[in-house]
Amino acid sequence: MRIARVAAESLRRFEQFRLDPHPGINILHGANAAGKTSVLEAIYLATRAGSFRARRVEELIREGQSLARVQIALAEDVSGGAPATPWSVLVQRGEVQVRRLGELSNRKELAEAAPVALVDRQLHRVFEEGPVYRRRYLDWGLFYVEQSFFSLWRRYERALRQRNQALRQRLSPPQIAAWDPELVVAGEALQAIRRNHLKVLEGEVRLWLARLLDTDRISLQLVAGWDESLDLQSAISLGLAGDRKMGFTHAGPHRAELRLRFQERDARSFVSRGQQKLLAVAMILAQASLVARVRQNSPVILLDDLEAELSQDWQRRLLAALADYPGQSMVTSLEWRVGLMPAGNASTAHRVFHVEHGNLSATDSV
Ligand SMILES: Nc1ncnc2c1ncn2[C@@H]1O[C@H](COP(=O)(O)OP(=O)(O)OP(=O)(O)O)[C@@H](O)[C@H]1O
Repeated sequence: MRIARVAAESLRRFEQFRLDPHPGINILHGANAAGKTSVLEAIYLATRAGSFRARRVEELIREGQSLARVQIALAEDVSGGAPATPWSVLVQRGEVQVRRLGELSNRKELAEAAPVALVDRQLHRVFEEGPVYRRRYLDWGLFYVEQSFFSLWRRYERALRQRNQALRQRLSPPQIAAWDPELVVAGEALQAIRRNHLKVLEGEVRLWLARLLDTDRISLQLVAGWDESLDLQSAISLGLAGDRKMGFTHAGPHRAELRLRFQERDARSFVSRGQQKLLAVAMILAQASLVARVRQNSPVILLDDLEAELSQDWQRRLLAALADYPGQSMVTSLEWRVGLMPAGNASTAHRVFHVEHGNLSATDSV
């Protein structure tokens, strides 16, 4: 997928802006508080119908206005194909409305048409905080590469919600166990597709990491959310007393963990901030490359704050990796230097935009 155009109105500090991005790398540079991250937020809003930094999506509406709107034209990877499809997302009165070709649509259809992967300033969470961030990372790719994932996940979540409700209402054991078959079928299937995906993903992460950090010593291991010497039904049955006491279901893929080991050590405590950033980029590019291969639709990479935590040498490595990636990327930069872009290669064609006081202008193109 390629973003052919973005137009936003009343978003953060922008009255309006229009962006005609390059199919390769796009640099959005400007001073502090110029509005660079807000441009990424606009693209994120237009493709995910949400925000990655606002707690409430209404925070995106420009002060003094009642609505914010982003229009985006999505084209095929290779230009010259079908005409771009217009989508729009409107934020108004606490609601988010998605439209495709002017007709009402929804978040899921938008997400399917517009795969976008984000490396934001909170990337350390994937390494340092709870398993939910790592599961989210894993499942993002599964949503695109494994057709059954979304419906399985919906089935599983529904059964889990019902079972937890039965536990909280202190219903009898048979009434609680009535949800087990559905939970077990969907839960075992989810675990199996996560495991299969991870096998391929791990190899792909190693390839990207070798380019970015000159090492492929990383392992990604899926730890099931239950005692793996048991099948899920046995684990759930054995855990019933504890579940009744606590009022929720302990065993299942909703408790799975993705264990990351870098150079044979726990990535949580043995990775520098700069390494974390390149590791996160390798992990994202790996997922995006697999999605691109399976769907013939390359995700767009959004990367906030090129310079943070990275020396110029490592910034160059990051840009060289983005140049190798077949899809489009949008990168914000506080202190852009032309010399950072890998030179002399057609694939490093890029466009530079300057963001200043809520204005956006194209400054350069290669
Ligand atoms: N809803 C809003 N209405 C008007 N202005 C807003 C709104 N939300 C944020 N701003 C302003 O937008 C600016 C922040 O923009 P943004 O975070 O995109 O900048 P940035 O270029 O990424 O900055 P930095 O490099 O410092 O992180 C701030 O000046 C902030 O006051």
